[in-house]
Parts: sequence; structure tokens; C-alpha cells
Amino acid sequence: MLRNQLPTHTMESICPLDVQFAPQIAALLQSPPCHQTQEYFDNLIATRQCHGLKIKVDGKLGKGVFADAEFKTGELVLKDQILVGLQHSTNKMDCFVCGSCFHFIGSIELQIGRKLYFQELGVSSSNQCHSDSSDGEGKSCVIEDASLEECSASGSKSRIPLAPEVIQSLMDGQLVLPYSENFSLPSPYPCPGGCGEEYYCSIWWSGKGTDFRGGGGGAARDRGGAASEAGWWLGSGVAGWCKHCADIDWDACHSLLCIGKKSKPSCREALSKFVEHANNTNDIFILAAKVIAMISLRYKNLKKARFTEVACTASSVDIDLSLLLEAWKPVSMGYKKRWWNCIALPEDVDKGDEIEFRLQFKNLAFESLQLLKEAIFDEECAPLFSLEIYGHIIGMFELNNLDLVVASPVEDYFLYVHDLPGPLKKEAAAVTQPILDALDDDYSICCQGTAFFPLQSCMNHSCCPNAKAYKRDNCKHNHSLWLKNGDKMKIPERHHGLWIERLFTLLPSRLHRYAVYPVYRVSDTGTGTIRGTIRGTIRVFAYRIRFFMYPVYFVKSWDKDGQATIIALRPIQQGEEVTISYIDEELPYDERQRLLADYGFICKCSKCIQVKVD
Ligand SMILES: C[S@@+](CC[C@H](N)C(=O)[O-])C[C@H]1O[C@@H](n2cnc3c(N)ncnc32)[C@H](O)[C@@H]1O
Repeated sequence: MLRNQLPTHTMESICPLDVQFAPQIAALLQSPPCHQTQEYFDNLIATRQCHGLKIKVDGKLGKGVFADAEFKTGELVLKDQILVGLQHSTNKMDCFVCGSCFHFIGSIELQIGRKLYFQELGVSSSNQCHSDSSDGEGKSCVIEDASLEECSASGSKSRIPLAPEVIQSLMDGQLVLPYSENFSLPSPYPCPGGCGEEYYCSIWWSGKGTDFRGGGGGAARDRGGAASEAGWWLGSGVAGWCKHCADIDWDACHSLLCIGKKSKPSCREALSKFVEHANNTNDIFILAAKVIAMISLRYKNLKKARFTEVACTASSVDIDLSLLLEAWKPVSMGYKKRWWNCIALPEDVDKGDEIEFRLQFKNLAFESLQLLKEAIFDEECAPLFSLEIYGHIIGMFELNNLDLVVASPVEDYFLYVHDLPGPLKKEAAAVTQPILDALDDDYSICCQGTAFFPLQSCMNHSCCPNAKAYKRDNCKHNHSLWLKNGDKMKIPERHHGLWIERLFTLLPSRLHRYAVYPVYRVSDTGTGTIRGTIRGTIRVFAYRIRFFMYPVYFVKSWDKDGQATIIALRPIQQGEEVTISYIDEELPYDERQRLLADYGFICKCSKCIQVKVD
């Protein structure tokens, strides 16, 4: 049975808003007309100055990205800014990053001190095992009787702790590490709402992208509302000092989601419950909440602007559908299906249990939505709080999101010290070695999360792609995979020398989607060794699933901040479609189709069509 042909009773509404606002919801979920979509993406490409690309909206696979110029091998094809993204909550203890652009902030000392502090408290990801990851389904997994042959890198036992005073002096800036001035980071600005949960940096808007200049200014300003230019996320295209990331995030969504003193105590409590629920189940709900907050605030701003124009005094609780559709436009452009329908059925779940399986996800989303409604429900934007809309927003993430991976400057710092000439290295290492010993394998953990990118998400998949997500190639160091023992892990030649993520995959395969694991550089010989498997039993909602994990690797899209960077894998001709691979395209045909089923389609690329013909 196809996923969109489930019996009607699974589609029955459990959310009264789905029924009450059915026409408005249908209007929101209707695909925008082609000309509107074309206009939107043409505008986006122009304002972001990603010349050389064109989004075509009526291709055989729906939207697709096409070359409007020639690209040489290795050339930058696209740098795309996040529409909405989040850092996984489990990663927050490891990496201190800006809550808006995900650039590392503070200082090398603060990054290290904070990590060691949480490590000593026993709450860092270093103290957890892989299967306790923040995956869509994995978040809800409870290890019941896993016999862990070997835990991850994070569980290292060879760590030599530092004295608490040293950790404190790293955090409060008393201890300055040698050469750390070469790795300065933007100053952190606390959330203006006083939640203490989010910190930000300031950015320089060059009109082309972001260029980080640390700190400067920082006086708390009176925000008194969320009045920003409604189209900020399309980028102004004008160079100049931009508002702090704090302001950007506040105006975009955080003013509604902040649990600081500026929010009403009842909202604060409800929001805390919502976040706790998301952290215990699936942090993708927090991303969905960001979208709902963004659209609500865009709606308010559009309404304010319209009323100023026509001096209108209409009742403030009437839903203005045309304004709501306008506010929703950036989300309307994303490819989406209902979350609980587009999740691939894990191999371990019996076909006969499919309806029950999907209902569990639907109920989970409803549970989360109820908590969010208690916190930020707005009558004027009521359709946004329907389960249909919530499910489609999460489904959009499921089908399009890219893992967000931002390289750690702490790793760069230690590599720099490692590369110093003899006497200088010896002197510096006298200070840094005890810190490395305390961090052990975790010295290089990068910022990890998930994000939706409006242009990149239009890229179709191919098993013979002509583009890929960029991996930093300016690193001077060739780390071998440090995996121990036994089996060889073969890595295709084209990935040699690139940064990869060592990933323990939990079967069924979907459970790795949002996992949090370290990134390593593959040696130029491209081989590593597998560290052993982990066997056990987990509970996924009502199901007990026997599993084993095996290490695979993922090549990541990552950079100094959260932008997606796509480069050409081979020469791309003008007019040719730009494709990336959502999976490891070297796998055999059946395995590829199995993995692509997670994305809800059977591949129609030339390589797969050829297999069928043969
Ligand atoms: C991330 S979106 C890509 C943009 C999409 N074509 C659109 O219209 O927005 C992924 C979806 O595009 C379609 N798609 C992408 N690559 C495909 C392929 N090789 N074969 C078949 N469908 C594909 C599938 O429907 C898939 O779920």
C-alpha cells in the first residue's frame, strides 16, 4: 500500500482546528501557481546573488535547479542561507554557537572550558551513548538492554580530568591559551528577552553573504515588539552593518518563543513544557515552532503595514487570508507531505502494523502541537496551529532538510599548535596537552543540527550527481580515521582527503537522520577500521526493536557557519540540471532504492533508469 493511500480512518482529524479552518488550510497547502513560484525563486536568486542558477518549476520532477552558466569542476555553484535551522539540544553542551547563524562565539578558552564543565557535570554528549541521539525517531528510543561492545568516541575512558579551578579560569577568561588570539570568535550577546538559553553574534552584511566581525556594541536595546522589515530573510542585498543576530532572531521568531522574563509567566511555563517534550521526543518540533512563530510575526508585520497604508481599523481577530498566504509564502514554496505519512516504514515494523505506526507519529505531533498552542496560540493565525499545517511543516523538514554541520575552531586551534615549529610547539603544548588529555577524542566536536535551505531544497537527487555539498579543503592536516580494530572500511576515492562524519547507523536506517557524531578527515589512502558493533534492544514507542549498529560515514555539508555550500563535481553545462546525491550513490541499486524510500520516492535518475532497462 502506498503511503498516501492509507485507509481513511488514519486520516481522521484529531484536531478541531483541522475541521474549523479546512478552507484556509487547503489554501495554505495548495501548491502556489507556477508563475508565483518562478517569481519567488527568481527574486531569491537575485537578492542572494547566486548568479548562474535558475529554478525551473515545471520539470518532470517538479522543481529543479538548473545551471544558467557553465561551472568548472570544483567551482562554487550555490551558497544558500538558512530559512530556519536549529542546533541539536544534545550538541549545545559541546559547542557554543550563535542561535541565529550558528557561528562559534566567545573564545577558544570559553568553548573548551564550557565543554569540560558540562563533561564534569556528566551532562555533555560525551557522557551519552550514540543510540541516545536526537534523531527523529531515535529521540524516542530508550535503550533497554543494550550490550554495548563498544561505545562511541565520546565514551572514551582515557580522559584525564582537569582541576575545576582550571576549567573555571578557562570559562571566565583568566586563563589565556597560547596563540588563541589567532582564532578570535565573535563576542556572545545574550538573548534580549533574558532567557539565558540563546546567545548570538553580530554580523556584517556584505550583500553577498555573511562575514563575521567579532563583537562591538552590544548595549541591550529596547525591543518592545517584533517590528522588522517583513522580507529580511530574502536578504536586503545591501552592504552594511546588519542588526545583531540577536535582533534578527528576536524579530523573526524568538520574541514568541523566548522563555525569558519579558514573556508572560503562563507562556513561559507552557513553552518550557513544549521544549521539554520536544527534547524528550524529537527536537524537530522546535524547528516547526520556529516556522509557526515566524509566519505569525510576518503576518502581524504585513497587517501593520497594510493598516498604516489604508488607515484601516478592521477587527483585529479577523483572519486575513490573503495576508496569511503572503506571510506563509516562503514555506509554501517547500516540497512537503504530512510527516506521519512520509516517514518510511522501518524494516522491523510489520506491514500489518503500518497504520498503528503512523498513528503514533500523528499522535506525537498532536501532543507537541497542543503544548505549543498553550504557549503561543494566536486567533488571527489559527490555521497555522492546525495539525494539518504542523504535520506538513515537519514533513517538509523530513523531505528536504540538510544536516547542519559547522566546523569547530577548537579543532583548528589544536591543529595549529600541533603544526608549530619545534620549540614553540613544545612551549605551547605544555599548556595545551593537559587540556587535550581532558577533552580526549571530543576536542573536535562540531556544531550539529538540522536546517531548511530554500534553494538547495529544490535540488533533485541523482545517483550520478554533478554537484555535492562542500567539504572544507583548506585543512592542512590529514587525519586518518582513528577507528580501531579489525575490519577495513572502504571509502571511495573521491572522498579521500575530505571531512567525513563517522556515523553509527542504527537499524532501521532512518534512525540515524539527526544523529550527533564527530567528524573526521579521511586519510588520503581512504581506509579506516571499524570499531565494532553495538547490539541491543530499543523501544520505539510501543515497539521493541532488536538492533545492531554499524559504522558508516557521511560526507557533510559544512563550513564556518550554517550556510549550505554546493560545488560542482564535474563540468556542468549551461542548461543542465544541477543534482546532488541524497545518499551514498556507490551503493548497489536495491540498497539505493531502500535508502531513497526514506525520502518517499523511487529514483528516476539516468543511472537507475539504465538499471531497469538492463
Ligand atoms: C528535496 S525535494 C527536490 C525538489 C522537488 N523536486 C520539488 O519539486 O520541490 C525532493 C523530492 O523531489 C523528487 N525527486 C528528487 N529527485 C528525484 C529522483 N531522482 N527521482 C524521482 N524523484 C525525485 C521527490 O519527490 C523527492 O521527494
